Parts: sequence; C-alpha cells; structure tokens
Amino acid sequence: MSLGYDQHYFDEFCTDPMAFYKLLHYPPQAEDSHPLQRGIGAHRDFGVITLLLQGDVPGLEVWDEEAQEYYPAPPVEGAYVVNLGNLFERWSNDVYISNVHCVINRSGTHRYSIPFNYNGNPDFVIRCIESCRSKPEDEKYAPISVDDYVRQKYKDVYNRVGIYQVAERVAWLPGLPCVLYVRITAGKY
Ligand SMILES: O=C(O)CCC(=O)C(=O)O
Ligand SMILES: [Fe+2]
Repeated sequence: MSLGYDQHYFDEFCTDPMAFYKLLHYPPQAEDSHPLQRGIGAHRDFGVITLLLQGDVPGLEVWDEEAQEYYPAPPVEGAYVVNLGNLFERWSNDVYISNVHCVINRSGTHRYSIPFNYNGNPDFVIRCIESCRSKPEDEKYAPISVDDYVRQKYKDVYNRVGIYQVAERVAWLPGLPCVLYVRITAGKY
C-alpha cells in the first residue's frame, strides 16, 4: 500500500462500519437553462471514501487544480469511480486530496447514479496516519471520532441550506453496517 502499511492497517477502522448510499436521478437539463444550473453543485465528499456507480449517461465533472478547469469523468461499464473524502484528507494530513466535483446533465436524457459513502467504525478516532508526517508537531488536525465528524458535517451542510435536521445514531445488529439516520423536514433550498 502506498502508505507503507500492510493490508490489516484499516481493520479496526473497518469493524462495524457506518455506510450509506443514495439513489440519484438527474432529469435532463434544458438547453436554455441558466449557465450556472447544476444537477449537483461543486462540492467535496465529506466522508472517508466514496464508491460511485454511474449509469450509462455522463455528467460527472472533476476539478483539475493544476489546469484550473473541470474535466469529464464519463461512466465506464463495470467500474466504480473511487473518490476520497474530506475525512481521509484530514486523516492523511492533506497528503491525499479530496477532489472537487459536480454534475451537469447536458445529455438530453435522464441520468442515474448510486454513490456509496463508506465512513468506517463510528467510534474509530481519526488521528494523523504516522507515515503522513515526520514528527508529531507536523500533525495539522486534532484527533476526532468518525461519528463526531460526520455528525458535525451533516449539521453544517443542512443548516447552511436552511433545512432543519436531526441526526441520530441508531442501534445496529452485529455484523450489519451501522446506519446514520438523517431526518430532513421541509425547508427551503
Ligand atoms: O451523481 C454523481 O455522479 C455524483 C454524486 C456525488 O458527487 C455525490 O453524491 O456526492
Ligand atoms: Fe460527491
């Protein structure tokens, strides 16, 4: 592994993991729609890792920091798009980057996708991976549990768009992924 550890390094993180997925539908975007209209606006995923299954309709665009422009990431049959999120960026002391991306459906037809967000064991404490810093003083971020981080992110995001939200961790059955329920009441976007 590129971090210099063996395949068991993430075992504790992967125990009783918290994961969720969304079923997304992007109606075709009208040709005369506003140039800033997006299916999903520019953002970075805030969890650890996302496996994204796209249907057969393109629309995903990824920001290239060097070129300062978006490039398309079209669907490849049988393949997932693998995306690191903000929490992995933090875990790796910014050695690995959480990319900015957005979706604009210019295809004229309906687009579907399934992002699967994997955030690991909610009780696991994310603290700088040792091979990502030379001395403890180089650590940029304070340790934080997966649960605290994800919960805070949900609060930030949904409060910002003016939607009341309640997030609660529910009991889970041994061997099954934990579920983080986010209840969203009516509100304005
Ligand atoms: O629908 C897509 O292709 C991307 C969705 C996405 O970026 C997200 O849900 O975070
Ligand atoms: Fe995303």
